[in-house]
Amino acid sequence: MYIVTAKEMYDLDRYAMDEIGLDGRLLMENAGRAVADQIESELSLSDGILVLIGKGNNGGDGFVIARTLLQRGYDVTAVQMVPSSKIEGDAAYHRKLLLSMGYSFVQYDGQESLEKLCDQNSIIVDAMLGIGVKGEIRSPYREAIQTVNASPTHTISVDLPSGVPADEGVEVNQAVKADRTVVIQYPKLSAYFQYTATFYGEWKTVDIGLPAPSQHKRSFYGKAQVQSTFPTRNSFSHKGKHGKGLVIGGASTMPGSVGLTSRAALRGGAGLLTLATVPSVIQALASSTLEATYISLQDLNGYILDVKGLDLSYDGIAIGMGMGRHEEAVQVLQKVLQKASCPVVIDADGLYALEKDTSILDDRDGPSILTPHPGEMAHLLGVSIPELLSKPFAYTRSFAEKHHVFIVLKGAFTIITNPEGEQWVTDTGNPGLAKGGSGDALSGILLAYIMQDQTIGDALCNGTWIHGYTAELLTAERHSEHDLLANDIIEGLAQTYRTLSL
Ligand SMILES: NC(=O)C1=CN([C@@H]2O[C@H](COP(=O)(O)OP(=O)(O)OC[C@H]3O[C@@H](n4cnc5c(N)ncnc54)[C@H](O)[C@@H]3O)[C@@H](O)[C@H]2O)[C@@H](O)CC1
Ligand SMILES: [K+]
Repeated sequence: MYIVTAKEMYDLDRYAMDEIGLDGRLLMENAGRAVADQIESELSLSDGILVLIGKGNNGGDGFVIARTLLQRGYDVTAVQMVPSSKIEGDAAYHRKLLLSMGYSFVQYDGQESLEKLCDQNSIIVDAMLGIGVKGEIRSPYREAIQTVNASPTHTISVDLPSGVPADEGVEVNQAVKADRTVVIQYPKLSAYFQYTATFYGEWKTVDIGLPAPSQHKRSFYGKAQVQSTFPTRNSFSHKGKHGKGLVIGGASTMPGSVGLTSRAALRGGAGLLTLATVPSVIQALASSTLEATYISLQDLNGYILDVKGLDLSYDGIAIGMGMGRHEEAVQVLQKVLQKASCPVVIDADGLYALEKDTSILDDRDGPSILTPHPGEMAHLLGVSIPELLSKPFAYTRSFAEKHHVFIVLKGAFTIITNPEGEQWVTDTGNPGLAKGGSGDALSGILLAYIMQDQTIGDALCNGTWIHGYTAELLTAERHSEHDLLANDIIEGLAQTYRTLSL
């Protein structure tokens, strides 16, 4: 499922009309009918429906919704928010159609009467503002949004909750807090965006017959994509086929994180796994992580001093977990990135070391994969966390394109970006993952997947999706978000694979 900006949606609309010859009035009919079908699934004939109709094409959809539900026998009150003279184009056509069929609407005449209408009806359909919203919300929408939000009546928004912009980087000053949103054709960026997603309530898309964008820029990555791209292991598989992975990290005070990464890589399906770390970490882990092999690195005060002589001919490497923020960590990372030609996952203290000099990414032979949380990404970019979170898609894309890297920006919506700037969003997971160690487990899963038979982009999407889905499965059954630990996720992978028949 594609995710679009307002401009991309308008471009598609124009293409459909100018190149394909789809009439705009037909698209509006399709949109209104599809939304009406969705709304109808929640209705009984005795329900009163209030449709709030704005000036633009979102309002045009509203006219179609009102007419369709009236024709089907529902008790509909349509309120036109602006004077008739202001309604133009396709919306004016559908306004006329409503009247020609013998139905009528009422003209908005202030907050007080709207309040009454909201209370008298069982459902409010918000078709006031769509993707054309710009700047501070003006009258009469400002007051109408306040009234809708103050009313307990169930609210369904059309395309977007009125006042919510389609794009990132735009502040929401006032918007409808919808219970549900019926999104037209493709979800807009703001549906996947921390500050605006909550306005949508539960949402669903409806197809109105628009073509797919000609170029893939962004899309949602869900269960169907995981099931169609996840590699199978056939009966002739041998351990070498599934990848020889190397984990580099750990310090005497932080043995756990590389342990989690290694075990997650093994449970994730890595064929062979080697952990290169300081001697004390090997002592701490050797008896619990039996399937791994170990390489002892030179240490200084419990930290990795050097990777001199370390063979880097693996199928994939993960570096940085629990490595520490000592001075030598920077050289350790640099040497690995320069010498290794395989894909390298850089996480945690590896990202901290990278901040000192991001140019080391630029002339690598193999792919680099960065797995930051917003704090780490903000540091790499040299911006504040709120600034990053106001435009997470744009910021990560510019960094990925500039340094030619893959980025997995972790969050409630994880954004995966490839070096060409294409993006995918996964939405699995829950607050149970907001704990130390869950990032280490994710790095291990990603390391395992990038060594399997799938593209790196799919491997990263599959890994983040499965990591989050496992948390959801576990908290639905034997765990809660309070007690869930990274190790539970690793052990829970078995259940995910079996549930999904992977
Ligand atoms: N492919 C498409 O693009 C389609 C779009 N459709 C609908 O059309 C909508 C987009 O239509 P429009 O471009 O007319 O945009 P809107 O319906 O969002 O309306 C924009 C108008 O609202 C007013 N407005 C904007 N910002 C405001 C503010 N801050 N305060 C007060 N008034 C403000 C302005 O008068 C502006 O002209 C979509 O969201 C969707 O619902 C559908 O009808 C079918 C196809
Ligand atoms: K709307």
